Amino acid sequence: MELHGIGVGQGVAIGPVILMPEPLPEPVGAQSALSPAEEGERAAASLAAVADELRARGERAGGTAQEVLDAQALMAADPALSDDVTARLQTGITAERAVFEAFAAFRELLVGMGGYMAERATDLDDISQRVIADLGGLPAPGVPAPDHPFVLVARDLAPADTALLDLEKVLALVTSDGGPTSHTAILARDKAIVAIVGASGALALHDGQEVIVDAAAGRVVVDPSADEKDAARSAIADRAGRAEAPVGPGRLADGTGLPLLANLGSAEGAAVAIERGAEGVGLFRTEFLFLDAAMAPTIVEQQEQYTALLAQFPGQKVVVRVLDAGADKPLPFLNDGEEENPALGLRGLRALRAKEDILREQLTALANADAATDAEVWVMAPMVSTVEETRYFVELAHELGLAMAGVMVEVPASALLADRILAVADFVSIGTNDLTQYTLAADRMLGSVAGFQDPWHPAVLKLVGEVGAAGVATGKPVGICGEAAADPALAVVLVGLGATSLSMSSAALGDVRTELAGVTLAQAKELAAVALAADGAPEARAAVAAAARG
Ligand SMILES: C=C(OP(=O)(O)O)C(=O)O
Ligand SMILES: [Mg+2]
Repeated sequence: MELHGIGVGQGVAIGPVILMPEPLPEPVGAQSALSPAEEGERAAASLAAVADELRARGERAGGTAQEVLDAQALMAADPALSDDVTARLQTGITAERAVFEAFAAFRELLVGMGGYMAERATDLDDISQRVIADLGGLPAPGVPAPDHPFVLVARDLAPADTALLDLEKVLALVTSDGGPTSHTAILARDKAIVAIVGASGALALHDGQEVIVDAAAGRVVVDPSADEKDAARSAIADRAGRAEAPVGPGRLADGTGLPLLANLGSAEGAAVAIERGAEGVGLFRTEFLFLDAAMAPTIVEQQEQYTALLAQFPGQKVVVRVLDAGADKPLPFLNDGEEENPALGLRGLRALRAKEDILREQLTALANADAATDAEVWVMAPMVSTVEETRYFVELAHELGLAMAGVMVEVPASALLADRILAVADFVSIGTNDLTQYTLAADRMLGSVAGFQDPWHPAVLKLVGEVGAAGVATGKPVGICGEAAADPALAVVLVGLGATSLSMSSAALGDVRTELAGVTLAQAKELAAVALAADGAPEARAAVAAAARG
């Protein structure tokens, strides 16, 4: 049997499935058939079991993970909490309900304290879910942590879950929901996890079932034959061999330099990017640093994080994007209103402008980190749709001491007026993920419309061409930092449309470098014309493949 979805990257993996448990529903406030004392014993036993399990997991993990898990174990064993559970049981409710209520009350207390304490609220939610699961004899929620490597199968993952995946254990990730540019997919690409998203039917798989996950083919082979397993193992070995190939700067066959940069979400990814030959950073997604934060990070906290990254790129360009909060990456301190359509709401620069203090603090922290290091810092704003917004951001960044200020082109309006945007901005960078979402009117989070989320669509390419032409006319840089740059054949087309640099997850650098080295600028322009003349995305892909074969 096979399942089909959208592959992230080109990797292959093989291993046993483990399904991510669904989150538990809130326990109902029903009266228990047991006495308060009996329910009290159940609650105490489950609290102790969860504390023991967390400590044991910490011992196995070691390092920072052990510190975090030990602190969680202490929370589970907190006498104030168990006293509160006992008090609530006196009204005759179940242990599940009493645990739920006691943890919720404690959570509110922590959030009220603010700062570090407030950030522990999510840890508390996790423990509460674990205890309630234990009481019902159900598997613990959250990413499973077995002792062996596995293929994680889930409906979708929260960005925080994806960011914390243990790469020693998670061989591959398969989700039934989510499109190719959802943040689950982006983080998977960033961490070089073999992944397939939008694989409908994946939730019918069961624990222990063996699968081959072939991201390049977008295919999950269930219960593979011996031959299929041999072929998968040799594909894994081939790919490992290619990753060892020597690296150099991005260059076309005619010698035209085409800098290849890395997309990063934290300073930790820098070493791998440098090892794979990244010539700098084309997109540093700062919001990934603060996904769990209940409060806005301070200038000092931010400065530390930015300095840690910049210090690793002396003399090289690092394009930092200010917080892109909203839609699929809400940050509680920037997005506090309910929105029907968050992708069309107060997102990116719009949200920052509504809380200008946070934007000013971020730019100040960046300017300080810039002054403290030798990297060449460029700063840009996400989700910009007007020339007026561009002028606002560029003037503010210059005022706060950042010399190179630009905007992302992610909305068709900005692409169509790129000449006027570039008259104001020092540079632009095209975010093809959002540009595709907004051009095709297809939510990048929805598996059901993932087929529309294809940057090969000639309408998207036409908009990229508008921006490329504006770059040539103004002599200003036009980067690409969406996932499209990581597709080797599409990268050639984007260069033909006028991109002057490409930024991608480190895992894709090798494949894109090799592809670019095989074409001249004139050939890239011809292939771009072929793609633009197609009726749709599949036709553009096929026509370019045929033309490239000659
Ligand atoms: C690079 C982009 O930004 P993000 O994926 O973080 O929204 C994009 O939209 O292409
Ligand atoms: Mg975007």
